[in-house]
Amino acid sequence: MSISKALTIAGSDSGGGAGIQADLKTFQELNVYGMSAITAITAQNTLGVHGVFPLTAEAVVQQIEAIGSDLGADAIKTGMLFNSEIIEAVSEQIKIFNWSKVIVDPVMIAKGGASLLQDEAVEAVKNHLLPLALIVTPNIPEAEVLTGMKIHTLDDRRAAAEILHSLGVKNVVIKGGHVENENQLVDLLYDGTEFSYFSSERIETKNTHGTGCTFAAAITAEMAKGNTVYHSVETAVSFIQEAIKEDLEIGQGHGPTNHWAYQQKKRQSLHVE
Ligand SMILES: Nc1ncnc2c1ncn2[C@@H]1O[C@H](COP(=O)(O)OP(=O)(O)O)[C@@H](O)[C@H]1O
Ligand SMILES: Cc1ncc(COP(=O)(O)OP(=O)(O)O)c(N)n1
Repeated sequence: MSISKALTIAGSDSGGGAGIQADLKTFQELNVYGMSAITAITAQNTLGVHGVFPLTAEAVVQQIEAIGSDLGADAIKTGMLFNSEIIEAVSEQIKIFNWSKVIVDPVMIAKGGASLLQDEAVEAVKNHLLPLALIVTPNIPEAEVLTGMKIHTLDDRRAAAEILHSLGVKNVVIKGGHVENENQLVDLLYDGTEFSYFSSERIETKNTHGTGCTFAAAITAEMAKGNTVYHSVETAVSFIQEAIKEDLEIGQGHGPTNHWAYQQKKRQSLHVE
């Protein structure tokens, strides 16, 4: 049996809704063997981030080396990387292991407002990491920071995607969840030649903790299985829609998405047939 393997290089979310916890749950739900290299420990719950404790770059490198030198990985996801030392070290490891299916989720600010990427590290993302990325998945605020432009319209998003592509990343997904006052959310994919649009109904819920992490992890899992970029994004959109639709009402604040909802729905539809 061929086993697809995915590695997440990201922070730990003690609350389980985002970070490597969301990634590993998503990999598992999509039948991909998940591995992790932790970049930072965060003390989090549904009320927010209460503490951030970055690991040393050496600690991150040794975790990656342990995986790359033995298990290997078919696809890599980067999430919270926190500072430029870690970003540069991770970029070096990606080159050493010649990993090509690299999905970068440029995590900057947690939904509750806590900083997960130092301001000085944005240039390191652009100069070291994006040139190695197959796909980058910013939300609109993250795309604004990476491009230096404001994004209000779909034309702005297309322009931002072209700028990000010019930084070396082969495929750009600009997610649409932060668009205000619209019932239809559009995730845009740009492959350097054409734009594709994935439209979803906005789901009214406060429980959207970890949506971006889960979305990028689903793309990573699908890429690890050998699917195309387009199919991987298409599946990730379906995965996150079910995860939000069946959200988990736990904790006193913004609850997490439901990482088993997608497969549960598929099993139920098979049972009906
Ligand atoms: N309320 C919502 N209803 C339906 N889909 C949503 C909602 N919020 C976000 N999404 C989807 O979740 C994914 C993450 O988008 P977004 O929230 O923009 O990124 P992030 O979680 O990184 O801030 C996208 O596919 C987006 O369309
Ligand atoms: C360790 C860690 N990584 C990433 C995040 C971001 O999660 P969230 O704040 O819910 O934002 P999106 O995943 O929706 O972009 C985090 N909080 N912790």
